[in-house]
Amino acid sequence: MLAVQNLTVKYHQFTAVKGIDFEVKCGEFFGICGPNGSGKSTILRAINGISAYQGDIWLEGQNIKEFSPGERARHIAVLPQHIDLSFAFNVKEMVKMGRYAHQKGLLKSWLSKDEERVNAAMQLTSIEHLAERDITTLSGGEMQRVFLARAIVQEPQLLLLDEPTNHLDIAQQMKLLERIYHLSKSEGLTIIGIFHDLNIAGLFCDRLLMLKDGEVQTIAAPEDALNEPLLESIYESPLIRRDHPKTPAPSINMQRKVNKETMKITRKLAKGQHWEIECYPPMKFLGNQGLRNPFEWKSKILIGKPTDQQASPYVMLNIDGDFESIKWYENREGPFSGEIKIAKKHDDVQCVIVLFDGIIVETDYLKLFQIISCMIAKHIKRPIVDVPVLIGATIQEPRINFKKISSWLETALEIELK
Ligand SMILES: Nc1ncnc2c1ncn2[C@@H]1O[C@H](COP(=O)(O)OP(=O)(O)OP(=O)(O)O)[C@@H](O)[C@H]1O
Repeated sequence: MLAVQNLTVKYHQFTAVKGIDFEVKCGEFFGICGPNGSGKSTILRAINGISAYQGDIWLEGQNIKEFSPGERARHIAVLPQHIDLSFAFNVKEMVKMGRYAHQKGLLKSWLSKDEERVNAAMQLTSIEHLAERDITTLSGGEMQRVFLARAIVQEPQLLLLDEPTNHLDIAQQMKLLERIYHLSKSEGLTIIGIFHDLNIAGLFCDRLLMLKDGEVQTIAAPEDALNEPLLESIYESPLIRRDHPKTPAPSINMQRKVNKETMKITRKLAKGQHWEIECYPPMKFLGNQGLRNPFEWKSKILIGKPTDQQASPYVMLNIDGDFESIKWYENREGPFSGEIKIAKKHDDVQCVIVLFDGIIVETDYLKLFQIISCMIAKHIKRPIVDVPVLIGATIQEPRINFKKISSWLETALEIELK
């Protein structure tokens, strides 16, 4: 449908887009992602005929350089990133302007077909109730939807979206993109969209072009394009990729850099009954009471007999009685890099501590849960849920954090609580 060949765009001495090639199929939802200034909008401007370029851009086999402005408007519509308003129109008038390229003759007449298109686009973008409003009084999100409606009434073959979800709240983003996606699949509208939100791009786009410094890094389906090493090299920022829990799409998480100076682990004996261990940054824990509780981020571990378990800031290792005869056993069962430590007292399992060096996902916890349950079951006759289990995963600078916390826990249980 669209073929971009050896596209180069220069602004004076600066080359913003460097000889790139790509093709977009009819009805495809094609995303362009990349850092600020990587050349995304420049590519759209070239396709829309606003920026001068070298190379060739073909739309349905026709070189777009040969399009007249009217032809271009009938084939390509744009939702721009910045909307400057010099004149005040009401919303409906603004949307109607999108039909201009379709009106024929010197005295352009407004037909019922034009009215239908405008109404349908206003419905699609949920702006019917704003029809009479002066556009200068709209919020950023409302304005975005008005300009999208204007682009849709153009009935283009190709719709160019420059950050379409800019200014929109989460619900409006999803609504808008579902509608646009539907247009691409039901009516064969081809869409090229620029996205900063990689998760949104991964959810909706059929393929992604990843751009850096005006050069294509990859063009692939989201599951291949959004891979950790590539993203880290493009954005020069740590990112973690997981799978979306319910949809076959990648889910990208931003990762904060940890300042080692702010990592600390302290402990103190509180009320002579239990030990509090504080670790920063927090760890992800499973369980306050045996194997029953869900996952949570905690920075405080309480070892001993807690008094109030409701709304506790601690993750608790609920240990009763004397610790004198506790013995630690290390176990490396299962596909995990962490250690499973079993504390036994008089040959009965007293508690289980599992610490991971690194991030694990909740499904790993569940696998681990099964392994631990089996292990405990081999050693005890009472219900497994009675055995306190502390499962934690350290994040960021994992080795240091893991070793520290692991040794603190051991020391606290073996020596200090005797
Ligand atoms: N008219 C211009 N004159 C000079 N340089 C320009 C012009 N327009 C864009 N540039 C430069 O070209 C580069 C690419 O700009 P472009 O707007 O295409 O980036 P982008 O990837 O869309 O960025 P953003 O994500 O910030 O919108 C940037 O370095 C920008 O400063």
